[in-house]
Amino acid sequence: MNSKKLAAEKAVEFIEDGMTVGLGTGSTAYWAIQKIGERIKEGLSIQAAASSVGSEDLAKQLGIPLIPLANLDLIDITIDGADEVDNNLNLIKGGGGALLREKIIASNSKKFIVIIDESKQVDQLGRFRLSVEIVPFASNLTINKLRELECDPQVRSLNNKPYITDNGNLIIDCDFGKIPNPEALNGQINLIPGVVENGLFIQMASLVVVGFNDGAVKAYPGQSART
Ligand SMILES: O=C(CO)[C@H](O)[C@H](O)COP(=O)(O)O
Repeated sequence: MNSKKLAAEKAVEFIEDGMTVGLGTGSTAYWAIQKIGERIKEGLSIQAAASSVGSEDLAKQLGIPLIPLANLDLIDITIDGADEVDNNLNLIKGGGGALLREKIIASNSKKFIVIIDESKQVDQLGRFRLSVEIVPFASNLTINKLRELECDPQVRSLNNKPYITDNGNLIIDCDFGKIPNPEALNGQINLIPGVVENGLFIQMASLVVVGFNDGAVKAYPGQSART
């Protein structure tokens, strides 16, 4: 049973004609984009905003109409994956390196639906390294500041070169261990000059849809639920 696909397809049921839809990034969001493509072929009329070049390319292949990002106003629904979801529905995202665009799109969405398989559920965030996007200028200085937070910062690499985000920045993966106060840590990290954004998504989820290996799907409403 593909639990990522189950969660993704459940979330796509919330999309209605005329909506502006934020497209997430990653292997779970992939299934949501595929399903949206199917629904477009069946007559669904929406416009979409992609959170990465990869998701934009996939949407184009599937015939999903894309709205130019500069024209974006309010988004009706965004559907995206996560690396971890805790009991308060706070998230760690950024495993795919798209956290900045994902956070901009999610925070401007009336409804932000998070889709995960059961392995992503944790009691407390911190099993997964936290991604921090930083500007390349004097990157060592910014990394030193992150190190002062005692998180063993590592520059993400791809093919033996630093990984560069869609925004031309670096990703630093930070191991904080268990994160007892994600809200405070989010503030501390984002106050460092040179940091663009980090992968903590605090009380942003309207709904978390979890797919289970036995075929079950459960949905948990978040505190930011507006509908
Ligand atoms: O935040 C993300 C990309 O920046 C992804 O949503 C997150 O990494 C989960 O990915 P996947 O669905 O492939 O496990």
